[in-house]
Amino acid sequence: MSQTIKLGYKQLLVEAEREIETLTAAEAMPLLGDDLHIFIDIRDIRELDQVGRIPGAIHAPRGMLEFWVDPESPYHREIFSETKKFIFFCAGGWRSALAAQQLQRMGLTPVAHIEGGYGAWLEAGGPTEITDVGMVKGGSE
Ligand SMILES: O=S(=O)([O-])[S-]
Repeated sequence: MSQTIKLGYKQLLVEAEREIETLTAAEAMPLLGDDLHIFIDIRDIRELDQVGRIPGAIHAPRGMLEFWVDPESPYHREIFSETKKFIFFCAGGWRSALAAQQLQRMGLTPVAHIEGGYGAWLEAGGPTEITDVGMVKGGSE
């Protein structure tokens, strides 16, 4: 017997996109390195190692986000208490849309995500780097 999924990923994404701010890679690019913005890379660490990262982006794995954001969580990370705009991205823009929506619901503000994610960033000619695990400042390693 198969499962009956009542709320599919497409609907989840439509609803998320309605609620959150979406930036194109080109719109996000000038914000990189700006003191008022933090880029948060929510991909799995293996993805970063395989295809590179955005320099200066903080790595925060999708599975830990809610716990890193909530100051009452034992896993809270100070970076998420900063009064900056949090710009989330993943590989293709799906995980980041759902994550940004969820974190916005929790009260994190302002948040945005990059449409098309790291793939769109690469296509737009955004700066990238390949580094060893452990090189990301303030991230999960
Ligand atoms: O990174 S993703 O958009 O493929 S979930």
